[in-house]
Amino acid sequence: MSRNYEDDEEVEYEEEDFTPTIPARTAFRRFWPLTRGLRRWLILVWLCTVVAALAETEAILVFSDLTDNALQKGSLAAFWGPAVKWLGVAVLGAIVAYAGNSLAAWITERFVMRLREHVFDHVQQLPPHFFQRHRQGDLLSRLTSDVDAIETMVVSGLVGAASAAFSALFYAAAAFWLRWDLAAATFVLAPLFWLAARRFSGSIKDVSREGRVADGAITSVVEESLGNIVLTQAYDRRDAERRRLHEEATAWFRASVRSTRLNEAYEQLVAVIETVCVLAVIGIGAWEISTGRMTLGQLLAFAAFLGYLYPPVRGLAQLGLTVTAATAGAERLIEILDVEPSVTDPRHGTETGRPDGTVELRGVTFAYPGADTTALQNLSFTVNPGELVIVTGPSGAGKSTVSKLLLRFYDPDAGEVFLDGVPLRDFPLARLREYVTLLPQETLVLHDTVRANIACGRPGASDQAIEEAARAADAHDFIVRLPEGYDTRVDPNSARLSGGQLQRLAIARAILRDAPVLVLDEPTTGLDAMAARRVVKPLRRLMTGRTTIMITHDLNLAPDADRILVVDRGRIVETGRHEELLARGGAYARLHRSQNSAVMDTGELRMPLFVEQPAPQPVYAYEGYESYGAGQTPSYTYEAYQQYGHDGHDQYAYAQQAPAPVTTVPTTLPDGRPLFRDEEPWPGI
Ligand SMILES: Nc1ncnc2c1ncn2[C@@H]1O[C@H](COP(=O)(O)OP(=O)(O)OP(=O)(O)O)[C@@H](O)[C@H]1O
Repeated sequence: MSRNYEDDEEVEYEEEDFTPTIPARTAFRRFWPLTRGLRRWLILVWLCTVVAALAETEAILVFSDLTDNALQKGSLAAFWGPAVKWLGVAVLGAIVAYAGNSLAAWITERFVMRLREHVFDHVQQLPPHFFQRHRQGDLLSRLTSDVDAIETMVVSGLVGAASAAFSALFYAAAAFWLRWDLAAATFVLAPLFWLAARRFSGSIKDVSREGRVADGAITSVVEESLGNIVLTQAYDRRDAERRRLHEEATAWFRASVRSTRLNEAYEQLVAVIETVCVLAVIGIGAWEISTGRMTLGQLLAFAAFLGYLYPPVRGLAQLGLTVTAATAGAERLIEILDVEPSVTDPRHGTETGRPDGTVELRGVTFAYPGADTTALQNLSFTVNPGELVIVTGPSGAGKSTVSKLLLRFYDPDAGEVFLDGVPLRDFPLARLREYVTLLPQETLVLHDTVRANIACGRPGASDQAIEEAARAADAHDFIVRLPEGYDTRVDPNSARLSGGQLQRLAIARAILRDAPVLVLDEPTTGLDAMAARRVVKPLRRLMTGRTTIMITHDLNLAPDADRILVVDRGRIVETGRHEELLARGGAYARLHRSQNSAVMDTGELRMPLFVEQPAPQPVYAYEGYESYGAGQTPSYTYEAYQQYGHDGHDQYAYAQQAPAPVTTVPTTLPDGRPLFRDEEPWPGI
């Protein structure tokens, strides 16, 4: 997750969240390359800044001239010349400042766009476990507000620093030219600004970091809570969710108030320092005027210079603080940018043309990054073109991991995965994912029209091809019944489509993609029996003529499979055809039997589905006694079933009922195995 920074740039790692603490210089250098192509415009902005500063300097000098020649002497004739000059300079300054600021905004927004796309592009290549380990809300906040922070550091910071530095330089030069002694007195006090900024910078960076983390946490809580709204409402978790938000919001509140307090304290301190400087100048000026070495016009012009000089000097110091605060955002982005994608495109990818679809795993061992145990252990199997192989086994056995390796979300730690004899890592990634299509467990829907959702299988597909794919997936009929047919918009939380319909959309997408190899991850999980049955036919159509690896607990399609691989703890423990494996009476047979007797395969919830059918409820019943006397117990029960006779009167049929059965909790399954036990998840292996 981290990266080596140069020795002179000390990088500390915070214990809590491992976000590296990075000096502003390093962060700046890291993002500076993204200004490529914008730099010449930056130079133009600087030039504008220089001209604008020069114009302002000239204006102040004209002001001094006006004071001494027009105001003090009361001469209107001496007014016109300098006035026209001042106006000219002001108009020039305004035009240049407008051009410079507009250009600066253009550069800034370009940079932000570029940076956001760069980070987004990087994030999209990251492996699945990255997203499991990072909260989505936090990632969102990094991609939005933290990106803006970098802009403050790299572009605005740079333009602002240059502009402030040039302005300060010109005003300082003009001040020295006017009265070097007064200027020197002023500059003696200038380091006070720098000291003040330095005093505050550490605290401001800390508080900015806290603010950014809290910002990410708030977005996460809101995002998670809205994503889980059904759970929140069904279990009345509103208070708990509110508390969660309150906790994060309190952290944000504290950071934000502290940040304002620090900035405000800094501002006020600087205002006091400025007053000290102005008083020093006025004091020296009064003494100089009293000795006749200075005119009032000169003093006023000098004071005006100070008015102009302080903002850029203060701006420079303030900029230091802004950049420091922005570094906190940079750290959070750099943390993401330093995460390497788990797989990369080969330098010289192999171009094989459309493969036949022979898939081979040879001695594959794999552990998820950071995991203690291996998910797959020396796994080997081959699937020939057009074959259907089912991979089954208990939960956590490593089945989905196989699919992740087949799509090359990860590379194996040992061994190799081949497609038509070529290692997957030799295929360009885009090509590989064109050849191997995944139908994942959760149906993935784009926030777009039904047509676009199918077409994303093959961008540019004709409407006719899309419709054919939808027909083959048995989706056409329900699509045309939607309000706007193929142009109906759907989204991931769409209530418009049922689980089975969404799955058929996904099948249509896969049919359109027309890849030689298919990986189906639990294609019927989450669907009820009817919906599952409805996707079987389209699934069969999809699988025809393609190498299919189906990962599933549902063994209804097992008799169709050319081979079944039973996986447990990352190893293949049984392999063969359905009948062979059933006849062998091993792990698969047990799995199959447990499924057919509707027993969960985890062993933890081995509850039989057979339950005693309750007797039909009588409308009313009364107990009858052979003889009616005190202390006697009923010997049988009459139940009266209400029937309606032809004449409209109730008729009652009486039946003698056997004594109520004694209810006992079963301790064994129908096949004699114990119902409750302490054991490994699945007994078959
Ligand atoms: N991102 C991850 N990081 C670390 N370990 C993981 C990760 N994903 C899965 N595992 C572990 O790898 C093992 C295999 O997981 P996998 O998802 O392949 O199982 P599975 O057989 O598909 O299970 P299920 O049938 O429940 O989907 C499990 O022990 C799981 O805990």
